[in-house]
Amino acid sequence: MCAVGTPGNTAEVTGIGGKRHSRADTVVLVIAHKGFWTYVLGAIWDPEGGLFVVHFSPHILYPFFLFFTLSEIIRQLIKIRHGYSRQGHHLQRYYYLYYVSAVAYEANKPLVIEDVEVAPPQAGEVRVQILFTALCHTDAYTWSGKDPEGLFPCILGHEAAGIVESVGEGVTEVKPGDHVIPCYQAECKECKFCKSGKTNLCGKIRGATGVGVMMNDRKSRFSVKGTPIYHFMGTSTFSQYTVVHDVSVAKIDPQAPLEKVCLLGCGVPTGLGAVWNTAKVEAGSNVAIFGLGTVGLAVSGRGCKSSWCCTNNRIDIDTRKFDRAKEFGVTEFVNPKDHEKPIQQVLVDMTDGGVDYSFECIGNVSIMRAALECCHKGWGTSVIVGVAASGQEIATRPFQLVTGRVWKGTAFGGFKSRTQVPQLVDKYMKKVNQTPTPNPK
Ligand SMILES: NC(=O)C1=CN([C@@H]2O[C@H](COP(=O)(O)OP(=O)(O)OC[C@H]3O[C@@H](n4cnc5c(N)ncnc54)[C@H](O)[C@@H]3O)[C@@H](O)[C@H]2O)C=CC1
Ligand SMILES: N[C@@H](CCC(=O)N[C@@H](CSC=O)C(=O)NCC(=O)O)C(=O)O
Repeated sequence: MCAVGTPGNTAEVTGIGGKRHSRADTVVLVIAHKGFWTYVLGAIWDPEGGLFVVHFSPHILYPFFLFFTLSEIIRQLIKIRHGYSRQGHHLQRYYYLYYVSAVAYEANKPLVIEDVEVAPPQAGEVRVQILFTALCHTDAYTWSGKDPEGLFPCILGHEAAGIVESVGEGVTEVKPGDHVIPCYQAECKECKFCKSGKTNLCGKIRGATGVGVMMNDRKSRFSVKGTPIYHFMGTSTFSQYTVVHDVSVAKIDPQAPLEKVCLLGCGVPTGLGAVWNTAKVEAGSNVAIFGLGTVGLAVSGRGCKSSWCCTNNRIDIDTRKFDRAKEFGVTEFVNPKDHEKPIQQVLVDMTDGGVDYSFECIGNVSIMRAALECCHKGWGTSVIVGVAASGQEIATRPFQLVTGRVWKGTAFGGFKSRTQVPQLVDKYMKKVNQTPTPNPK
């Protein structure tokens, strides 16, 4: 029976096997017994400092068993002489970890699953074991090569949840073992943006995350055989381990299911916040939603009387998405290919002069225009959520604005990440706990 060592546990080490890894360190396998259980731990052998235990996740352990022969284990035992276990968390942060990540070497080329060296967190940094990561369209956007900030090779991913593995000097708000959601939109609580109360954008680390490095030394914490791999959005969650700035992690309720709340790292808060914080939609409003991905679905049904989903003939109508959207409260569907008039005119005609609010959740500038122009004269507000490709620009007749329509945009739904992501998790947990469990009969 094998189990992964629980952080903080000590156990008697009864076997050690080793394998030299790509750099100076030797990664060793520690087999330890505690009561009934046999634990298998990863460890780093440092010739000067001794053996320090790190915790491997089960899926990486099993292949390890295949690599370690009995003779290797004995050799390592002789070499090490004094096998011992240690509660290594206070030491862990000095060690490199070798873990599997999906590396985007080039735009539009398949991601490559690689053994990536993940450097220890420096001051103000946190190394996180990513347990669940989702895919947001923005990952695909950068991967496509259309993002002016896109750098290769990089590790994409920014919608995830995990557990803090180690922290660098001066990190006080999280500790190893804490459950966290990495936040691509940081919140330092000190910069002029954070203090303004008018925005959720934070200025502290944006200059570094935009160029794929950490702020301390303007370098990456990821490398493959010595070649640096850029960070992405300050999160890089397509990796078993990542290093983020401490201002980019939200500590959450440890009871929350990480496989679900990882979506609170981007898409869901973006849609909810676009409605609640950016547009401030009143109940009973007419709303048009362009695009029914995670973001569009999160926009839908949030206190709106009716919602309109638009899709054009470039995209086949995905009926699964329509069915899903109905569950989220969308009541009407419009397909531009069924109409000869521009979609904005169709919507204006259908809604007695236009919708109260519209949300562009695609990233297409001509649809952004349609989304503005389908709004009601005098008060209609359109929120741009979608991210458009490099070189793309929005256009409309200024008269559209002169006559009272408002064009807005939102980043992460206007939520202040470290403060409000834990609140969203709590809200979710409250709802889950209030939902009666179905009777098994
Ligand atoms: N502003 C922000 O903070 C954030 C922005 N985004 C952006 O929001 C957009 C949506 O993201 P996701 O929901 O993850 O994307 P997604 O790919 O899951 O969904 C996009 C939806 O738009 C539909 N679509 C595409 N082209 C269309 C067209 N021409 N007409 C009608 N429908 C069309 C697709 O069928 C799909 O259902 C992306 O541009 C993404 O980069 C995402 C997260 C945060
Ligand atoms: N690098 C991109 C910018 C993309 C962008 O606008 N990102 C959004 C979040 S999208 C999440 O999935 C955002 O929050 N922007 C604010 C920011 O500071 O980046 C480009 O240049 O197009």
